[in-house]
Amino acid sequence: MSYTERAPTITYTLIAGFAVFLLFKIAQWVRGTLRPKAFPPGPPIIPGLGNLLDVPLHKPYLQFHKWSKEYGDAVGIKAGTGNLVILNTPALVYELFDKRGATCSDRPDSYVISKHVAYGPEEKQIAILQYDDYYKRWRKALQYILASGGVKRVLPLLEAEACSLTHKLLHGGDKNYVEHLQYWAFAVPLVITVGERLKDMPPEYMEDFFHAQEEILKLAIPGVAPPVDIFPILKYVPEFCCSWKSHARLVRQLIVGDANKFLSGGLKQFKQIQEDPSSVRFQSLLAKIMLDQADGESKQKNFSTTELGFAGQGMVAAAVDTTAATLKNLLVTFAAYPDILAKAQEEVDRVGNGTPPTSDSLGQLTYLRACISEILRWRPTTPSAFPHVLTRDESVGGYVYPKGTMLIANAWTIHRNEEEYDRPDEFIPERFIDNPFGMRNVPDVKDASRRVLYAFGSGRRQCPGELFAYTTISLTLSKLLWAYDILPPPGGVDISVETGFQDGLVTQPINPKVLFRLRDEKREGAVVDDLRRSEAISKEILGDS
Ligand code: HEM
Repeated sequence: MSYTERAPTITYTLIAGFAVFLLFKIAQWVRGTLRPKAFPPGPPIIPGLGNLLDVPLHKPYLQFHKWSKEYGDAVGIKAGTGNLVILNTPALVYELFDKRGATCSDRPDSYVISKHVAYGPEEKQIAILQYDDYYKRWRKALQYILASGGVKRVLPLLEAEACSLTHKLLHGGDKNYVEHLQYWAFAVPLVITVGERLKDMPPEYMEDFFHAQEEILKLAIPGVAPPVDIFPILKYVPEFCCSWKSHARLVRQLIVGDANKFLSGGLKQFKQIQEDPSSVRFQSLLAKIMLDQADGESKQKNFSTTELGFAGQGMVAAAVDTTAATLKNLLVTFAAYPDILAKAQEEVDRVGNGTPPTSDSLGQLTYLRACISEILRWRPTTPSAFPHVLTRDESVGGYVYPKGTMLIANAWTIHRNEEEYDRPDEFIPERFIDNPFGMRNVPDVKDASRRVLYAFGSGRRQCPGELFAYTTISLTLSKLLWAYDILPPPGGVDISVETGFQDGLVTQPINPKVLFRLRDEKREGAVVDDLRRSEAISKEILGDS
């Protein structure tokens, strides 16, 4: 048979082969979207889609809450071929996140981030690292500034930023209050991570950081970001047909820019300390690591400069939006509840005794602390925390959780259990005064399975910045409430979760606007003096760089 006679046969064979391959792939996909055997119960699936049409793109935690009532403690969802289980009780979170932490502490891989944004082998950010030895080294390194000794060490720097925010709101400064608050939220983790004061930086320093945050969030939000992890075939769509690849390139430029800036901040402090160790009394996280590495103190492989820059960027990014959102949530709530605000002000006045409270009196701010716990319970800033991923099959309560399953600790639902909390849908800080857990009954103190709050996640990946966040927020609030009344703007504030709060990775008010009114003229001088005093201390600690 000549070649021309054989050609159609070869073509038909190739087409048939491709069709069989395609059918096989489709069948494999459809099978992957079915519920695995003994998977926790959940809404019925559509073969080929799983529950993709059931998971709302907006405020999914509200739907998760409805499902918890219908399907129980663990709700199994098929996100295409992926498995997702929503954990609705502290006992289940403890069983998986804590007791089985060794196999339940990975993070989901995001194709867009790992292949298009931070794809260099050393471009790693702690919050999305897999749970391995490298991750553990970073987690340990963070203790230097985030464990209680570390937080104590950085208190004067936190106080200086708290005073600076309070001072900026004088004389109608509250018109730009959101901008000032963002500045505060960035300045605090920046100084402890790299040793730079934001006030010494050009305006672009902060603008670039928030630009990067905004753009990376767009890449992470389902519905805005391409669902490449669910439909991997989308990877192959050419760039001229989809905008996300160029968007990811922009995000990369911004993140790399930030990582480089943070690295040079750390390096600057490192060199300053090497030249004259007595010139600086506080070593930032990055400078401390560099000094230890230079001394040969670390027995492990040194972190490279790229690793240091990216870790610094990731650490600051993890702190900024969460802290800013929590403070905004509380301020609009104070504006909505003047009686609660008055109680908190009575406490800061008593503690301050004629001047703004200082970091020395943090331990006496019991009611203010209760307000912070209550806002994190009532409007948890990260209502679904961040997902953990299983590295092997696990069985709990007769159900099987296959390897690779994504797990969500459903803080929203756990914080609203009517059997545990009185009137869980109301904002009542007193519940945390009456009982350290904010619940009707104190759980058995020997029962390690119960956390006070789930807003900071749980297990080996639980937020390392919890103590830091409480400290910086209560210190700042104590000064703000001492100086100002917090009033709703004309038109009022909207504290309904459905209409008043934004969608996204962090929950925060759609309109965070509130008015700050100086409580009386005499307080202005004290605010100015407080700033002067705290600035002098902060300058002494950081040295004149
Ligand atoms: C009120 C403020 C904050 C909230 C609500 C919050 C919440 C969270 C949550 C839910 C997680 C994931 C936990 C998990 O996977 O189980 C997390 C991780 C993390 N947070 Fe926070 N956070 C806050 C403030 C901070 C601050 C101030 C810092 C640092 C100064 C920080 C640093 C981190 C880091 C580095 C991670 C990644 C930990 C890991 O993956 O192992 N956070 N945070």
